[in-house]
Amino acid sequence: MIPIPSVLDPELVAGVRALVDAGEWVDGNATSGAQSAIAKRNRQLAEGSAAAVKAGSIVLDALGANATFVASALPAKVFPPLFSRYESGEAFGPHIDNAIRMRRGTDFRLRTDLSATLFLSEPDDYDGGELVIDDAFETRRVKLGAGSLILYPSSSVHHVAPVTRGVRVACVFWVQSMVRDGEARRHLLELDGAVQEVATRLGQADPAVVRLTGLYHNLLRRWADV
Ligand SMILES: O=C(O)CCC(=O)C(=O)O
Ligand SMILES: [Fe+2]
Repeated sequence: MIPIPSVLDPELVAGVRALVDAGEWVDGNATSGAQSAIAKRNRQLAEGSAAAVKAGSIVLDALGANATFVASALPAKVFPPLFSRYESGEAFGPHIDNAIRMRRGTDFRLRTDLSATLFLSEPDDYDGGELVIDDAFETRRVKLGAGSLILYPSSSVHHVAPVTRGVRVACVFWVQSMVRDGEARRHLLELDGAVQEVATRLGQADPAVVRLTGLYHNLLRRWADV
């Protein structure tokens, strides 16, 4: 589970909010499978609408430019971001996300390795609305500042707690990683961080740094599907 702060700066958050707030909101179950339709009570920006496409592309650009996102997710594909809105007691009960997401009317399909929530409301703007994620060892209640992102394994049970005051606007999306195995992805992220730290101290041209960088790429070559 990886929090990534300030994926969008305040100006971009304001830009995205202006777009989505003026958009067309529909029942969140428009895109749900049978099981999550029972659990899900929220509204969603109409998929494929001009506002959703425009705001989504701002988010996708920011993700592509975010070194932490790229290093930790090793994304192969990102599902076009959805925008959701919870207010007046709305919530999303416990569920595991569908393994495969498809876009209606296209041949786009993606295996969900990672799920992501990009918060678009400030925590003070609403009560409740935490994203609650059951990990193997603990339960985490996540509520981040506007513009910040949480990445978590799509295999985990999670829910959105009822919003009891104010409005929670968020952007959610899914990532198919080039490295399907979460453990392998964690090793690569750890190695990447360590190599960069050593490179800062010794310089990129240091022979040990060259070997370690090579090792990173050789492991990635072994584990990645593109
Ligand atoms: O809004 C969130 O934080 C998560 C929503 C969610 O779990 C989903 O759309 O599957
Ligand atoms: Fe979910």
